[in-house]
Amino acid sequence: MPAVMSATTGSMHAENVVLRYGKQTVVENASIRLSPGEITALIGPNGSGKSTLLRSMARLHEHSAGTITLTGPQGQPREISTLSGRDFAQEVTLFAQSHATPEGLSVADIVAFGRHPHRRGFAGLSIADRAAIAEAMDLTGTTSMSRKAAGELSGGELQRVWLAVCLAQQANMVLLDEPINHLDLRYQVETLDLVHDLARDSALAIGIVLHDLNQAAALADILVLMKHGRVYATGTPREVLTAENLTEVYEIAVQVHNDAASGMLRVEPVSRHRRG
Ligand SMILES: Nc1ncnc2c1ncn2[C@@H]1O[C@H](COP(=O)(O)OP(=O)(O)OP(=O)(O)O)[C@@H](O)[C@H]1O
Repeated sequence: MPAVMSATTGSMHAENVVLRYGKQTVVENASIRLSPGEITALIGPNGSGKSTLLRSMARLHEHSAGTITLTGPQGQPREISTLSGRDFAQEVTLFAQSHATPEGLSVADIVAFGRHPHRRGFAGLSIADRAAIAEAMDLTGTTSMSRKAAGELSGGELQRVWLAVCLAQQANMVLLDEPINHLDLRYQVETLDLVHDLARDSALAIGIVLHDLNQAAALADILVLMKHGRVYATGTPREVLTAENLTEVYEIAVQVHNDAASGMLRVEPVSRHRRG
């Protein structure tokens, strides 16, 4: 079992959340629950509010209405805005899409950022910090680049480094915004396998934004399908990924079938140019 497992696990519940940019409401009355050991994937068209909702759960976008609470194993639900920054960062980590690249810093130094919520003052890295960093780098395939400067890395390599920062944080809840964008085939599969293991072996609660519906179907326990800032459907992949739901939400003809060989659900948009 990976050491990224935390001592306790908890859940997060966003209920009837409203999110705005200025006067424009972009998420309306959205509810989503992240539970230990479970993968919840947010899916939906561009601009439907997935990232904004995920960012609100990471406290990077303030909710105008509704509640977002964290609940420990035996604890009472606590509104996330009432937690100290340090306590929150020990519970929740976010992998986001855009980062400024700290060009001159080494990969090992960057991954060490993930230990910030666990460190006191200017003390050096503890044995536990070093172990968490080493494991996060091992899990993300970044160990061999630990001495390289961030400015020397490709987009996909850098993306894996940011994922390592999240894992080094050893939070109970992992929020991932399109973590496999820019990754090659091998690292797409390895990253999704890692997400699966974090939920199953370490009982972490995972919220992940994915665009590929087949990957979402294969990975997630629960899908949250969004349309125009509202949750259109929530449930298991089989409940949510129906041709009817997808045609309505994506506004394109979609077929859904069971792949006989793998037993997996397969979603196929119907192209106007499909050749017979
Ligand atoms: N910084 C911003 N300022 C104003 N409006 C924004 C901002 N960021 C996003 N929006 C708007 O909020 C809405 C939701 O955007 P969001 O990025 O959450 O959608 P998404 O479902 O994650 O989209 P995508 O799949 O394209 O990443 C969109 O209408 C978008 O134009």
